[in-house]
Amino acid sequence: MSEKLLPQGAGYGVVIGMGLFFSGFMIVLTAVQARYTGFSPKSSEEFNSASRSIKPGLIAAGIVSAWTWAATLLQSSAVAYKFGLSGPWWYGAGATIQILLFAMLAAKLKLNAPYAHTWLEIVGQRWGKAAHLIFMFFGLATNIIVSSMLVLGGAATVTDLTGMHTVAASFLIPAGVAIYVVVGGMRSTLLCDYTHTAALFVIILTFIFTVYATSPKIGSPAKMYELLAQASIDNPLDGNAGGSYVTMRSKSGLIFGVINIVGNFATVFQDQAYWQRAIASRPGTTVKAYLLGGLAWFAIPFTFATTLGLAAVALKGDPDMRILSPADVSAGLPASAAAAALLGKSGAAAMLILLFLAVTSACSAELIAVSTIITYDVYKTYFNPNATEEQILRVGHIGVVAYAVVCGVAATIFFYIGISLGWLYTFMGVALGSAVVPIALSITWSKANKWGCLGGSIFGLIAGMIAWLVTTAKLHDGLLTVETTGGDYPMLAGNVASIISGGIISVVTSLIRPADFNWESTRAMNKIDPVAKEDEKSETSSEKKGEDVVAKAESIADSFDRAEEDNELDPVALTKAFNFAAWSSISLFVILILLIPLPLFFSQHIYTVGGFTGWVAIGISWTFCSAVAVVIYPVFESRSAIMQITRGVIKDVFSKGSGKYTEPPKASAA
Ligand SMILES: NC(N)=O
Repeated sequence: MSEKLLPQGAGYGVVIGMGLFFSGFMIVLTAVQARYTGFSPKSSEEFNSASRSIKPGLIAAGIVSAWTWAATLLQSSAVAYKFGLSGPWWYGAGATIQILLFAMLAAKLKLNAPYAHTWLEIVGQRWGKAAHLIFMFFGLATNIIVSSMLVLGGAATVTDLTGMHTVAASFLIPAGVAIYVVVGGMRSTLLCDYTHTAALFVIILTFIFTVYATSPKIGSPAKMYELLAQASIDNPLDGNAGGSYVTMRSKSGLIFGVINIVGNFATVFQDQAYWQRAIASRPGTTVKAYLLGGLAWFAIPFTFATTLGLAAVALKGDPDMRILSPADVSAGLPASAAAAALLGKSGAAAMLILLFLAVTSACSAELIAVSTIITYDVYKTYFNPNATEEQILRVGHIGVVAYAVVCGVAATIFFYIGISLGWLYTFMGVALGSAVVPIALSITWSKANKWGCLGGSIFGLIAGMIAWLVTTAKLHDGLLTVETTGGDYPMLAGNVASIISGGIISVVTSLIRPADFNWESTRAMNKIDPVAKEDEKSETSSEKKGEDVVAKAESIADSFDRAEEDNELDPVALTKAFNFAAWSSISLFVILILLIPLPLFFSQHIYTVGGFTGWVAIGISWTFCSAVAVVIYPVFESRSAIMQITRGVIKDVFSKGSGKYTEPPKASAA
C-alpha cells in the first residue's frame, strides 16, 4: 500500500476529536432547548419522537442526512468510475424515488396510526405477535446491513487516507455518535444532522468548483469532456456505446440501476429511521418534508459522483493520481483518490471530514431507530408492558449504546471476511427486498392479507437467495466466493427475484382472500386520554420538582394547541395529502427512471461537449437548490423559535434567570 497522505493522528483526531466536539455541541444544544423552548429529552416521547412537532425543512434535512451514507459518496463515485456518467444518474435517481414514494407511506402513517412510535407497532397491532416478530427480523436486518455499510465505508476511507486501523475506526465512529444521541435524543439529533448537512454541502460545493472551475488539472466541463474522451479511447468501456464514458447507454450502468432501485426500496421502507422522521414530523407537513428531502438528496450522489467519480477517470495517468485496483474500487476509493490528486493533503482532509460527517449523521439515525425498536417493540411489548417513563428512557439510552457496539462488531466481521462496501450495497436487495411490498401493504391497504404478506416476505427471501446463488454457480461452474457472488448478474437475479416474488405473493393472496381492516385499533394505539394525562402530569410535576422537569409531549396535543392538532389530523386533509404524495411521487418516478434515462439508453446517444456541459450545469444548479431547501429554508421556517431563544439568552444576560421558558397559560379549547 502506498504512503498515506495524512498521518494516523489525523484519523484519530477527526474520529475522536469531532466525535467529542459534536457531543459537546449536543450538550449545549440540549441545555439551550430545555431552558428556552421547554423541549427536553428527559421525556421518552421527546427523546424518541421529538414530540411529533418538527417542521418540514428540518425533517427534510434529517432525511437528507440519514440517507447520505458513506456509499452515497463512495459507491456513487465508484459506479461513475466503472460505468461513466450513467453511474451517478442511476445511483441518484435509483435511490431518490424511494424517499419520494415513502411520502405516501408517511401520509398513511399519520392517517392510520398517528401515535405510533415505530412501524412495527402498527404491524403488531394489526396482525399480532408472529407478524411482529417476522417483520422485526427484516427491520433489524435492514438496520444492521445499513449500519455495517456506513461504518465499513467510513472506516475504509479513514484507513486509506490516514493508515488508522479499520477496526479502531469501526468502533470509534459509532462510539462518538452514541454519546451525542444519548445526550440529545431525536430533536437534537435532527439539529445536529442539520449542521452536518450544511457542512456537507459546503465541502461538496468546494469539490465541484475545484473540478469544474479552478483546478489546473481539469478546471472546466470542456476539459473534463476532453479527458474522458481520451480515457474512452485508451480504455474503452465494455457494454457502453462506443466504449464511451459520456453516454447513458451503458449495459452495466443499467444493471446497477435495477439493483440500486430494488435495494434502496428495502432500506427505506424497512428502516425505522425513515418512519421515525415521519413520526417526528408535524402531521400537516409530512408529505412536503419527504418530497423536499428526496429531491434535495438527489443532487448529492449525482453531482458529487459526476464530479469526483469522473475526475478519477479523467486523471488516470496523472502523476498525482494513484492507481486503483478492483478491490480499491469496490471499497469506494475513487473519490478520495481524485480528491487527493486534485488538492493534495487538503483534498484528503476535506474528504475525511466529509465522510465523517456523512457517516456519523446517518449512523445517529440508525442508533436512535434501533434503540426505539428495542424500547417499544422488544422491552415494552414483551418484557414490561407497564414500563414507567423513567424505565423507557433508560432502555432507550442502553439501546443506543448497545447498538453502537453491535455496529462496530458487525463492521469488523465484514472487514475480516473480506466483504466490501460495494458487495454489501448490491446484496441488500437480495436479503431485504422480499419484505418491501408486504410492509408497504400492511400499513396502507385495508385488504392486505396477513398470511399472504408474511408468506411473501419469507418465500421471497428464499427465492432471492436461490436465484442469487444458482446464477453465480451457473456462471462460475459452481464456484461460490465473495468475488463470484458479487457479480452483476447474480446480484441482479437475486434482487429482482426477491422483490418480485414477495410482491406477487402478497398482492395475489390479498386479492384472492382480501382482509377488511378498519384501522380503528391502530388509530387508537398509544393515544392518551386527556383526563388521565392531566392527572399523570400533575403527579409527575409534584413528584419531581425543580428546573429540569419539563413535562412534555405524551402526544401531539402537547406540542400544538388543540385546534392545530385537530386540523392537522383531519382525515380529509390527510387523505388529500396522500393523494398529492401519490401523484407527485409517481410522476417523479416516471420522469427520473423512465422518461429521462431510457430514451438516452436506447438511442445509444454519446454526449457532445455541449450536452455534457449542460448535464454538469444541471447537477450544479440542482445542488444549489438542494442547499437552499435543506440549509437555508429550515432556518427561515424556524425564525420565531430562533427569536424566542435569542430573546431568552438576552434576558438571561441582562437579568440572570429571567430568560427561562415558561409554559404559556392554556387557552380554552377552541
Ligand atoms: N442512501 C443511499 N442509497 O445512498
